[in-house]
Amino acid sequence: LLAITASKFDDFPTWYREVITLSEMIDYYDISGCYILRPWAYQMWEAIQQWMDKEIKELDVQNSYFPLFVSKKALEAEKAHVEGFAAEVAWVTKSGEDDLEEPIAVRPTSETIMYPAFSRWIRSHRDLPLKLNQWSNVVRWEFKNPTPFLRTREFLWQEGHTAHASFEDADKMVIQALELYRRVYEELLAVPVIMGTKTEAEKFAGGHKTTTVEAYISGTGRAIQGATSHHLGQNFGKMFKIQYEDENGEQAIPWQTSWGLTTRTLGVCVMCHGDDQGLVLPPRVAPLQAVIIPIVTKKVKLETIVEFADPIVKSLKAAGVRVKFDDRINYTAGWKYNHWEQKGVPIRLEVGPRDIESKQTVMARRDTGEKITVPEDEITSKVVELLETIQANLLARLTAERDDHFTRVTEWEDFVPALNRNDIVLTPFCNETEWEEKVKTLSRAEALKEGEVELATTATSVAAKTLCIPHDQPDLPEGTPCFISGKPATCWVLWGRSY
Ligand SMILES: O=C1CCCN[C@@H]1CCCn1cnc2cc(F)c(Cl)cc2c1=O
Ligand SMILES: [Mg+2]
Repeated sequence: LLAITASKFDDFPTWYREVITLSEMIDYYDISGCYILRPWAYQMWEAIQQWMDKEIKELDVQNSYFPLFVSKKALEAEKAHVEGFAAEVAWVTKSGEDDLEEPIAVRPTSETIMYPAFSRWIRSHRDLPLKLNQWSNVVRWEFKNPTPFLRTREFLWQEGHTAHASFEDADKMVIQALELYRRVYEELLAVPVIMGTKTEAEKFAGGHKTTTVEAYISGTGRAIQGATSHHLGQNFGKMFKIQYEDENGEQAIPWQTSWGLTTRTLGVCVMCHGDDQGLVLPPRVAPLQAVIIPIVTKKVKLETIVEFADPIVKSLKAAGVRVKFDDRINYTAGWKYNHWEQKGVPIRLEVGPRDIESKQTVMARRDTGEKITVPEDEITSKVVELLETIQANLLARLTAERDDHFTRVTEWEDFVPALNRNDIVLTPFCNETEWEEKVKTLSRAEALKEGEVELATTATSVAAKTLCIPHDQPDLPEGTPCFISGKPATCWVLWGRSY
């Protein structure tokens, strides 16, 4: 496969698969749900990691590393914690030909691995706050259709786990982590997100409160959870007997948080910004930000172009730009244009005979396709400026697209039509779980009746579910009726078809 054959808005699943392979982000693997993260993808993950790692250290969170394996006893310390997840736990049962005494689980998340240690380490209020983070992989043997980055049986993530002396301190940590996630999406990936709190039905059952950043995927009109930050209350403290002597000499249980962001970020970035030529990378996470393509003709040899381009490459590198001069002689300029467009490189600099003569280059922007001619001595400053312009333009473009598909609905009959327009929908809501379930069933039934199909390939339902209760709440006049139950609404809640 050399070119992208599917159109993003015509056959999204095929388009996504072609884009992530032709851009050399992903290669396939002989175990279902597992994929190879090639350098082009891994370098994007490293950019996210490096940015986040600096930020969490500024929040006085320390990195550590806990074992990959968890004993059955520890994993099942609290039946409630595992039930519902049991089917996705991967177990090691043998070494060589011999059975292990006890089966050992591969971590699906690290609460049951970390918190017995927390219980040993936290004895006094002086041991608080304890704030740890771990960069690692986790394994969850999901059975729904696997999709690279979005739903994989192994993925990379960071998981933050903290313990505090008060509910409020934990709550502050939850919001600090959520704010970091918003910034990863908006400042690095140029993807706007909505911060909110999950409803009781959608939250992490082991916790007190789950907060989330929700992204909108323009190509499919679906929403996706970008990352999550939980206030765990004292639930895990009780579960793992984590207690300490407080300042009054009393025994107390700490208030905990946990928060995670995964390689799903890369999939969201691809889906949101990609187009029918391939990836469109935000400069802040692009492994290459500029590529220089020589146009060799009979009149002008490659050496002459190298002579002209060398100082430009040096100057761009000195300015901190990730740049490459593609001097391969076995590919035409046209082939290279297509290749680097598929890989989403933000800026292409063309250097041909005319450019040598006029001491200039032609810059092509990947986000708009626009071309500008720049004199040799302005190239570096123009590239640096243009990268910022592209980053801002990508965020602005997606924000406009998301806002175009963000509607408020106060009457039930307007709800499914809005979903069918690929909108995410904000409604006044009584926030009672039974009514949340009812909206799920009714919206699915109505959509199917109107001929909406549930794509078997991506196993995505046409039912609407709550995405979050946005922290940014519009005014809700006293007595406003819930759009489905007619009861007094207690909040505005955001609904959408999601991954
Ligand atoms: O979402 C996060 C952020 C980072 C740290 N963890 C929390 C909660 C994770 C929920 N969750 C998610 N998936 C799980 C899968 C499992 F197999 C088992 Cl045993 C447990 C869980 C589970 O608790
Ligand atoms: Mg899961």
